[in-house]
Amino acid sequence: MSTNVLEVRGLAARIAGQEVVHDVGLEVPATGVTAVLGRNGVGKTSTLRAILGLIERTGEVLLDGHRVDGERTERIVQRGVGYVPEDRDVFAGLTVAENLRLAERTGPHGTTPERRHLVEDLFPDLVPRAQQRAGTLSGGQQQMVSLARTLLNDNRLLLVDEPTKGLAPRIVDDVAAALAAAARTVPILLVEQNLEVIERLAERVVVIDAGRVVHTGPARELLDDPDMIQRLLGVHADGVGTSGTGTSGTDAATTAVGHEKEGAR
Ligand SMILES: Nc1ncnc2c1ncn2[C@@H]1O[C@H](COP(=O)(O)OP(=O)(O)OP(=O)(O)O)[C@@H](O)[C@H]1O
Repeated sequence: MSTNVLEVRGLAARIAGQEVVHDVGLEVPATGVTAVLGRNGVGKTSTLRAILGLIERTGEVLLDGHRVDGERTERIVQRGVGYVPEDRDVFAGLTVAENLRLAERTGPHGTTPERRHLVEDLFPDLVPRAQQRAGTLSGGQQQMVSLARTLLNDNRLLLVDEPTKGLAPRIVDDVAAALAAAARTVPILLVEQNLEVIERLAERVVVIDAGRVVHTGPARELLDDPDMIQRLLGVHADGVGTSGTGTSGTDAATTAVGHEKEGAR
């Protein structure tokens, strides 16, 4: 039996007939955070969507050693894959409680009272806001709702796309803390541009460039090597890989891959 919860081999994906992911192979072990990095537009989001079967794809996708690349999205989700999309996708007109209730599932990976308690423990800020419309929440709080929805179910794996994008540094910290807590309960494949968040959360990194995996390895190895960061991601890495503890706060310079791309090229 495979020890990886997810294995992807030779994944290619198309949007509107055009191939945007050419050859992605990656593995997600059964614990911890595996981060996907890369410059803007290299195919990170498309890789997650292809794994879920949301866009046309070829190649192999194995969940718990079982091929799922021939299956429809809803079947893959039923097998225990939670997705937190980049745009968060909360129902703005519904309350927080309604958003959460809509996410509850039955079946083998479904919601249990324990999962509801876990979500309350992980997201205490949402409890007093249960009757507030989700559209009136801050970006960070909406991110929490989106993450909470996936944690209500007993998922095998979470796919989380740029959860800190566009958030203020203090809120980035909150979201990172929630993700760290979530990662203690379920493995996460995380697309993230903020190298400090990577440093805090990820054990492993997969770097994608032009639709292909160009590097896989321990997060520490990448973060400790400014030349490698510059070469693979096109950013200067001052302030990353120097704290040693992996718990750097909001003071240190944030190094966001996409943001410095243009200037660094
Ligand atoms: N709906 C779409 N229609 C046409 N092309 C698309 C669409 N969505 C993405 N693409 C193209 O697919 C390629 C990969 O995009 P994708 O969003 O997967 O990259 P990404 O690495 O996640 O980028 P970012 O970091 O900017 O979110 C890009 O060239 C993009 O322009």
